[in-house]
Amino acid sequence: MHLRADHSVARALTIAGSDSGGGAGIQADLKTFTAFGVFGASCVTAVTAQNTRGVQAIHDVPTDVISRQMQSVFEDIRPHSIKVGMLSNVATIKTVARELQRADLKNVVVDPVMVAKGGAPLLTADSTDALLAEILPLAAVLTPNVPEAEVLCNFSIRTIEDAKEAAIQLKRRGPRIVIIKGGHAAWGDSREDSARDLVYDGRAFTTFATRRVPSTKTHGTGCTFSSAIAACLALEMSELEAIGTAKRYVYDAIVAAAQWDIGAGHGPIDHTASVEWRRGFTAGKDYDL
Ligand SMILES: Nc1ncnc2c1ncn2[C@@H]1O[C@H](COP(=O)(O)OP(=O)(O)OP(=O)(O)O)[C@@H](O)[C@H]1O
Ligand SMILES: Cc1ncc(COP(=O)(O)O)c(N)n1
Repeated sequence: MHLRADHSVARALTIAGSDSGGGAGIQADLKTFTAFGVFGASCVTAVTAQNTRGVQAIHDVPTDVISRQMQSVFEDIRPHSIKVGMLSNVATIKTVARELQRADLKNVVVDPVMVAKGGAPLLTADSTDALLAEILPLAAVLTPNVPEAEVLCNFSIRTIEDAKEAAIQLKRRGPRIVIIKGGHAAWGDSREDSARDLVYDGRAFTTFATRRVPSTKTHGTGCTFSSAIAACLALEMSELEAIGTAKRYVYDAIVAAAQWDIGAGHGPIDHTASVEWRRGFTAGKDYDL
């Protein structure tokens, strides 16, 4: 376990859906926290029957049970950071927002999960307004992929300029930092073989890229990225250090997964990849990790 400056153990909470296949959701988040030496607690918002081939069933956890899980963790475990993933529907969004407001924590990383890699919806179509109005103002870091940013902003993102405009619009909704993830597209990047994420802090655009790994074993990359950022914030890293470190960890976990063979569909990434601490980033620059 890693300690904070005051010698306390770093603690993080994930509020997300359970993935029975073990690659995404709560399972990916807890594995990621452990890889970073951070103690992980959880609040399950939905139970999915899922594997690498797709989502077979979803059971939404009743909102009073979601509230109670969050209260139980806040009362006793007192996390230093929170990752928010699958929220399923408007009632769950409102419940999670209410409990987060009460807890008043500053390190909340929001991954606005909408659709699983296989195409199954993980959020009802009428939830966008509630997500924008209730969850975004509570986020320190917001991590949409390109399709999610398109839904939240209601325009299509084809170039880096479109992505910058989306980041500016989403930042106005309240997050300290907006990251438009480039896992889904090579938008505006001169290197087609790179996966570049755009980071906006309200003043400057910073980008973080790695080589794009030509792999189908990328189930849970978004969950892992956001929980790695939450882990780094619990460890008192700056936001840019957290993002750079998380980005490199996801890349290493995708590369490591090439060695294994789990499931017949979109395989999971390897959370046992080692963590390398990345420091010394300056806002406004482009980084190749
Ligand atoms: N093939 C790849 N090679 C390298 N990096 C990748 C690849 N795919 C995704 N990434 C990186 O993984 C992180 C998560 O991005 P991605 O766009 O896949 O999120 P996501 O779509 O929300 O994930 P998920 O499908 O798990 O919800 C980003 O930092 C992205 O750049
Ligand atoms: C419970 C849960 N949360 C999030 C995702 C998104 O991950 P992916 O897009 O890789 O399927 C998922 N599939 N399941």
